[in-house]
Amino acid sequence: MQSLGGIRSWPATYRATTASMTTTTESMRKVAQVVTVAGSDSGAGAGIQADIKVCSARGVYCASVITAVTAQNTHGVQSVHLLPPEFVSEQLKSVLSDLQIDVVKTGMLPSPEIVDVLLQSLSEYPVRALVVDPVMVSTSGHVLAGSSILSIFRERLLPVADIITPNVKEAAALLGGGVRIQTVAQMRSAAKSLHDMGPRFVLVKGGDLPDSSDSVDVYFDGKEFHELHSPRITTRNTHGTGCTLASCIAAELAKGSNMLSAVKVAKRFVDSALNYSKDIVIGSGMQGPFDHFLRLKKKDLRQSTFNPDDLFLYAVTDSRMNKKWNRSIVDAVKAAIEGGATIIQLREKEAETREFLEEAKSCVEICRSNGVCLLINDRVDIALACDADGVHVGQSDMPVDLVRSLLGPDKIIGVSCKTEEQAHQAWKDGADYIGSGGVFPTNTKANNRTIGLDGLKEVCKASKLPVVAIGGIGISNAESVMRIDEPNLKGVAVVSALFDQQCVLTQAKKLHKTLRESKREQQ
Ligand SMILES: Cc1ncc(COP(=O)(O)OP(=O)(O)O)c(N)n1
Ligand SMILES: Cc1nc(C(=O)O)sc1CCOP(=O)(O)O
Ligand SMILES: [Mg+2]
Repeated sequence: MQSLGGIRSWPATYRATTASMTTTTESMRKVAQVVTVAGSDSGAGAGIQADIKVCSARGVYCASVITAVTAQNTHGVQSVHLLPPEFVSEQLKSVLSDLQIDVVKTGMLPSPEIVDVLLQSLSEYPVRALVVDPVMVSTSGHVLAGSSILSIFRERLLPVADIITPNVKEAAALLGGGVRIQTVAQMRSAAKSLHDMGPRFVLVKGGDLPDSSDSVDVYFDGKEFHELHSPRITTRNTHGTGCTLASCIAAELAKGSNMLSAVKVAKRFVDSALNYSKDIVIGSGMQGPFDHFLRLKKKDLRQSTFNPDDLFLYAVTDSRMNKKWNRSIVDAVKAAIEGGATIIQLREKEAETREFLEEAKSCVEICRSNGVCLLINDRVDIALACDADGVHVGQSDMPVDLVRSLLGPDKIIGVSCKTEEQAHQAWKDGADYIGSGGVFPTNTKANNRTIGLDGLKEVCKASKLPVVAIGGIGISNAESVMRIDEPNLKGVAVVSALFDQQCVLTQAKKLHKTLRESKREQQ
């Protein structure tokens, strides 16, 4: 198998197959395809069932090779039946000899013999990437793959994996020798040692770490570490998070993402699904499943795509600043995302429509591949034409109810509010969030009325919607904004603090750190 940048190039077998298909026409489309090699979960929260849901939610076709059938529900695993290795081999052959599989994702591999047939199949039918989720124990504590599996994992599976995604317990088991992983520093060291066993990338998941307010995962590419933070979500509905993360990585790789983007998108996907599903009730046990399609909460379908936590670090672009610092909008957006921006708004007051549309399309692509929403300021036409995630409007722009009727139920709409009345109206009109300011004086927007921290507090208290603060906010005063301690104040929106700066990446990182620290202090 040959390496090409992020993941491998198309195997010769795929090219040969498509070339020989008698029905191939110019208009036929290649569909990104994953096969999951895992166990069936009768409760459908994890395993094969979760994998198929994730891939479908991410627009990727998912075939399935079943290694074991579990009798399982929200209380735990009642029974496990292993499939004979020969039959797993038959399934692998059926799928890999026919479908044009891009990525193989593994979950429960319950016996060394099953790992052996998988490795045999991979050598006969090479694929672009192998994602290994080294499942060993279920959420409820049931052993799904015992210690007999460890030597074949270490010696034969890990060396051919593109990425492995162990949690801290699985990482410790793979490393052996009584290794304990209880801190982020120990996760880093474990990621490095696991990388030495052969996989090209390692993601050690820290969801089970004791005493941390954030959920921190450590990603290692052999040279650099990345710490991926997300807020810890309190819910019983966490069954299947590991399968979901690994399958989402596989789906993004199948679509052509590089590994780091795939991992970031997958982490955000899991966070959004957990957050959205935190109060749904399925089953009577303590390991509830979550909703991969963000659709089961019927009460308000419209809010399904919007995660209010995305307002945490809201980057608003400015054409004058980009010109001044001689950078394109696209470069500005890339740097902001890399530095930790959790949502982007293109506020290009002076741009020509045609040029703006082209830039907006490029930004949509970048944001989508990073799992970050992109909104357009004022211009509903541009948002529609580039299929942005939504629009931000002010009190003198197009009214929110009209924007909603034009954009439809799934897009995100933000509206600027300086008063309690405006906040009530925003809710009635169908907005998703409120931008409230100017919290401090600003040079970015002419003649802007400053409402101060007290004004912001009033709007937050009056609003049923999540709020993002805006106006004159930067590293030096962001903490004072978050300290007003209103539960629906989700973050800060900034223009000059990121974009009227020499290095957008550095400023975004610093501001993200400041916001994280102030959030931690409040918890
Ligand atoms: C997040 C956010 N909040 C407020 C605004 C201001 O919008 P508006 O009042 O329409 O002013 P302009 O940005 O159009 O000058 C915003 N853009 N973003
Ligand atoms: C676009 C905008 N809207 C505001 C409002 O009060 O609604 S203040 C503002 C400008 C924010 O820029 P900076 O972060 O550079 O101060
Ligand atoms: Mg406006």
